[in-house]
Amino acid sequence: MNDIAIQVSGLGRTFGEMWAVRGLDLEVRRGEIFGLVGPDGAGKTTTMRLLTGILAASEGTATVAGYPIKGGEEQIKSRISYMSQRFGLYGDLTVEENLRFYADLYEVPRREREPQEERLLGFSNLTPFSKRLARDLSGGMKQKLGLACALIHKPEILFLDEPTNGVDPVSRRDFWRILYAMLKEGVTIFVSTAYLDEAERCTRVGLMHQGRLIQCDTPQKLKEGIPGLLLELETAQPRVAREALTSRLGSNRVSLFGGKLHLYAADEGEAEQARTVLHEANISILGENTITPSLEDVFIYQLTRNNEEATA
Ligand SMILES: Nc1ncnc2c1ncn2[C@@H]1O[C@H](COP(=O)(O)OP(=O)(O)OP(=O)(O)O)[C@@H](O)[C@H]1O
Repeated sequence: MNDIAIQVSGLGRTFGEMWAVRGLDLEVRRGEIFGLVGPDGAGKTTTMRLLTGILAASEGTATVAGYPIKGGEEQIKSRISYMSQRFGLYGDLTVEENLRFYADLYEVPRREREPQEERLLGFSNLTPFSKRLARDLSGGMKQKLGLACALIHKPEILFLDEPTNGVDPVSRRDFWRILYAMLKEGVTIFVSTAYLDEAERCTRVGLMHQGRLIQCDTPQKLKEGIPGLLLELETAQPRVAREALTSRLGSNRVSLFGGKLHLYAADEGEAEQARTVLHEANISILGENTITPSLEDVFIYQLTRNNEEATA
């Protein structure tokens, strides 16, 4: 067994004339938790479906758990789990019946079932609800049960497509606790998420946009990749201030976070230029801090830059 869980080379998929994913190169090591982020329609689900053997590639190659996605589908299926956005729980089965159903489906040996079921129910805080029908669970509980079902056969690699979408913060925290426990046991996790605080918890993050992977690194390195200074500015008219700064410095330099402006300046000279722009527009700066970029800052900066490059 080598150290690489997923190896992707030039992978792409078209739908009609459109490339949903194009030229994807990626490597995920065993024991990593890799996060895929990107706006709606970026190609995250298509990537998951290509890697899990649900969709055939239009170009490129990939290996998953050491087997090629073309030709190794059966070997891959027995070594992975895929929790899609529409993961199939059976509403008229109870929590424990759902788990048992997936244990049957994956042919989990009888002697392993009970301890594995108990462990997963315990992990997900679902033990008190084991007799409840799945349709009567809250959204967060349903997602945790889905995860428990996906883990029943101890997969080597777990693929999760936006698993915590719409889930309350407490259940999200539970969900991530389970993921970390699985990681400790050596499971490799490939997860797409719309929540950037979740992406922060990944060992590496890939940023997808319009079918392409535009950035891929550790959260720390991605943040260091933003050049210059990031300033947080407080003004009484944040929108007007944004307009003024955008027209002089370019749109990938300024974004609004709540009521505050985040401004990327290449150096102190440019920061001073920004202050002058606001002064000339009669906008007073009520507060200014130099801050460390969050992944959200990185995300907005890189997407805007990518859009500008595409239209240049
Ligand atoms: N079966 C399909 N037929 C036609 N177009 C498709 C199909 N599946 C995906 N697409 C298109 O491919 C592009 C990428 O979609 P994909 O679902 O992979 O994006 P995503 O990043 O997962 O977004 P979301 O989070 O909204 O699902 C989109 O433009 C989408 O409309």
